[in-house]
Amino acid sequence: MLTIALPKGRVLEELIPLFAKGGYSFPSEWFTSSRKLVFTLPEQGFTLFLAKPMDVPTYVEYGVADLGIVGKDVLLEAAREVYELLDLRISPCRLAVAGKPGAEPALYPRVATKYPRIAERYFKERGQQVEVIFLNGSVELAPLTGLAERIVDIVSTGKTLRENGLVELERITEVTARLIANQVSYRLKREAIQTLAERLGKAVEGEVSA
Ligand SMILES: Nc1ncnc2c1ncn2[C@@H]1O[C@H](COP(=O)(O)OP(=O)(O)OP(=O)(O)O)[C@@H](O)[C@H]1O
Ligand SMILES: O=P(O)(O)OC[C@H]1O[C@H](OP(=O)(O)OP(=O)(O)O)[C@H](O)[C@@H]1O
Repeated sequence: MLTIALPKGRVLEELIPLFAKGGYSFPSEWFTSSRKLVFTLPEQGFTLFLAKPMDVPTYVEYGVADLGIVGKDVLLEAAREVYELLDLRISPCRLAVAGKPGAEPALYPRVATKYPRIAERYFKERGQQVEVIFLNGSVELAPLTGLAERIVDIVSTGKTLRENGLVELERITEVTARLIANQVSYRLKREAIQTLAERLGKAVEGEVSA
């Protein structure tokens, strides 16, 4: 039996059709119209549970889940000891630095973000001194209110930036969802994990499993 930690929210919606393509179908209403967090599927050999995206790497590092699915942004931010097995190529977006257009860069700017670790590392690598301010969401509000000059956040369509009069200034990295594994599970349950990874890999490539 494999235990898989799935992220609630956006990624989950795209995961259900990907799993179906890989030959693992489960009714999406299970996830959408219920408050249940754990689903056991004896026929498929899975237990699935639903966690907050940022918590998925924690469940996987501690071995409570053998596998997890999570955005690369979360993986970089969480910095947990897990193996990254597969790029699922779903939920594409990017991490970027954004701000008001044409603003003079301050010597020691404040940067608001849900991703403090990624932001610290990015500016440190560039030798830029910044003060990173952690926010839980609606990060675009920070430059509008004067809390920070810059933000580090996810950009997908660019609509949120546009509608708030902000512009993308620097691109940090491209982001897609990844399959991750607990390091011990990867050795002890190698066959089951590889079967799942191969099937999902084929689904990513557009080859539908029977
Ligand atoms: N606008 C977006 N378009 C595409 N993918 C996105 C977008 N925003 C986030 N993502 C990807 O989807 C993942 C989950 O995002 P989601 O919005 O479901 O949760 P969250 O807002 O990060 O978490 P929380 O529920 O804790 O607020 C992100 O980690 C990222 O990889
Ligand atoms: O480029 P876009 O297509 O507009 O998408 C980007 C927005 O999506 C995410 O926010 P989310 O909806 O998760 O809300 P949050 O700000 O509360 O995290 C992200 O933080 C951006 O705000």
